[in-house]
Amino acid sequence: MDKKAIGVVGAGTMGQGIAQVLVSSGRQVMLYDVAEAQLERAEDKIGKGLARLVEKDKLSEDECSAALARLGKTTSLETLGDCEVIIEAVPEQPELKETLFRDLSALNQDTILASNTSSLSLTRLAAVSERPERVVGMHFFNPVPILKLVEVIRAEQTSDATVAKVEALAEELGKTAVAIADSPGFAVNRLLVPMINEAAFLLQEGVASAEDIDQAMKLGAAHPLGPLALADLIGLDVCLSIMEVLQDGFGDPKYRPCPLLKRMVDAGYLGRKSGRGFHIYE
Ligand SMILES: NC(=O)c1ccc[n+]([C@@H]2O[C@H](COP(=O)([O-])OP(=O)(O)OC[C@H]3O[C@@H](n4cnc5c(N)ncnc54)[C@H](O)[C@@H]3O)[C@@H](O)[C@H]2O)c1
Repeated sequence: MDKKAIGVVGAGTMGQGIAQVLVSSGRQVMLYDVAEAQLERAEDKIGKGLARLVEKDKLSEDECSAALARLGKTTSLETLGDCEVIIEAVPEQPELKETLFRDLSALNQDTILASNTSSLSLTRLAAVSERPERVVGMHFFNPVPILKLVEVIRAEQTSDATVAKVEALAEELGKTAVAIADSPGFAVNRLLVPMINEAAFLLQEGVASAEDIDQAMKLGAAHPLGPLALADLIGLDVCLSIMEVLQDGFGDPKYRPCPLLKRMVDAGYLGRKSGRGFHIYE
């Protein structure tokens, strides 16, 4: 029997990656966005992503065409009514996600609603939904086709059956799921972003140059990328907002955002996407 379709809400960076791994693993996908043009861009990006897999001999031409044929696009929320799971990847704005979860939970009582939020409380999202036990976090990492982890985040209200279902889906996509309780920053960002913040303190205090801080962690701790280069890749604004979530969530001064990080965000030095962060990009 054919597996049921998966809905993806939000066709940006993460929605595109999630939709790509779903269609290439054999799932029908209904990709929803408010912007028609964004859906076209997403289809194009997904096509290019799949074509790269063909170039690398990881997918045949036929498999590539079949995967693309499994991608549906829509600007009508009702079209997602038959999906087994809906994975939400809209911008990180609490009101936006809460409205969506309220609307999505009214579509079909059996659908599991998973959010790809990096930092918001799943328990709060579950609370606005009609079936809170079917709400869960599925936190993918960027770039989704490459990175193998999915943090499966259990809200206070999430049922065991919901967790089991999304863990099985992650495995179906070739990912490894780790179970995480609903806690600020979950696990990866709570470990990673304070390290980046501390690297910014090292730079601010003149302990070492940006190049040497990155070199130190590459050679001394076998990190593939130094913390400041990684911050530039993630976006300094994203790093700052995660520090603020940790600081608000725990009320612990150890999560104080580095003043240098704040100043750089104020100046518009956001990392690779703005051409300048801790390092300069051409
Ligand atoms: N970018 C990352 O590295 C990363 C990593 C992990 C998790 N996340 C999380 O994933 C989510 C999405 O991030 P992103 O970087 O893909 O964002 P993005 O800005 O690239 O894409 C968001 C998409 O949502 C669409 N959208 C806006 N309002 C909508 C609505 N009401 N309904 C449907 N679609 C709507 C936009 O048109 C856009 O296509 C966020 O919660 C973010 O925290 C991002």
